Amino acid sequence: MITCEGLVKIYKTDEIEVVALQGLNISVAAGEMMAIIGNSGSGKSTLLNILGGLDRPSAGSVQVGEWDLLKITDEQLVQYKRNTVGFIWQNNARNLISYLSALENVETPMMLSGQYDRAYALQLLEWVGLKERIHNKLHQLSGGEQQRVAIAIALANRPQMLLADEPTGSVDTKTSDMIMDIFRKLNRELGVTIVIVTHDLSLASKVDRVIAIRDGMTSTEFVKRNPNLDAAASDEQSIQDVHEEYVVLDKAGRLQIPKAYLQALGIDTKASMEFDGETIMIRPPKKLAK
Ligand SMILES: Nc1ncnc2c1ncn2[C@@H]1O[C@H](COP(=O)(O)OP(=O)(O)OP(=O)(O)O)[C@@H](O)[C@H]1O
Repeated sequence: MITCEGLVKIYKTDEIEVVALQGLNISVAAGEMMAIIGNSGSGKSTLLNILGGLDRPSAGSVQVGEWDLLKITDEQLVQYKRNTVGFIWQNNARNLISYLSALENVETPMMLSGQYDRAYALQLLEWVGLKERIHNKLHQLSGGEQQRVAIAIALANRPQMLLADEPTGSVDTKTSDMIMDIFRKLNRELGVTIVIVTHDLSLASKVDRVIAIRDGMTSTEFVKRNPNLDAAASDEQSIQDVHEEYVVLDKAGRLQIPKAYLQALGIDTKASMEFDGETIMIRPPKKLAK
């Protein structure tokens, strides 16, 4: 569904250039539900905005379904945003129209794309657990309920892919669990591919795979050991208990070594590497005798 290779995004302002993505590789299969984690400023939102067609990549390749997002025309991009992808933001004011009811909010994107379908709008609101609240105006709903309306809106035009930027960032744990359960249900029953950006590691146990981004590049990948188990990790469990951790290599065989490892070994710009037939060992450079 998604393939990014050597993806680069440079933001240019008058004085400075910021390289937000510096050759990122990522691939997401159709029907997958996965998360992208990373510290603030690591490039998560930049990646999501590119995948959502809200921002253009600077270089590299990014393919979503049949679309090449580097070559796509402005007209095609409108189609893409309308039909292929649904977007959910942390700040749901970006998704919602406050003076309309929940139902009218879901029907609006349908009308704009000429695919009006009231039965489906009602079905979506039922799926997100708001059957009894369809005629309530947005201000009559809680933050968590509004976020669930936002999910129904994002699905209104039957997209193949749902992108969610910190979807549980401003709700409590109970609502956060409920939102993740809704995502899982939609993923299983509608087959929608779901990509969630978060810095909340506790969401990791609820997805099949987690990709960690560091400094605009893919660094580590965590794959769930038992894909059928959605139980939240207990407080004592870390992401490593639920998932198998892998370091990601790009096509040229480059990998990112965590800064903490390098600091612990005092490795700076060079390291010595040995291969004994089974293991690759990376050590601080040998001190040359004077
Ligand atoms: N429009 C912009 N103009 C200039 N620089 C930008 C712009 N948008 C993002 N950046 C920079 O690009 C880098 C990556 O930002 P991005 O928002 O993608 O990170 P993030 O991982 O989503 O962070 P957060 O978790 O804080 O939202 C940061 O250094 C940021 O300052």
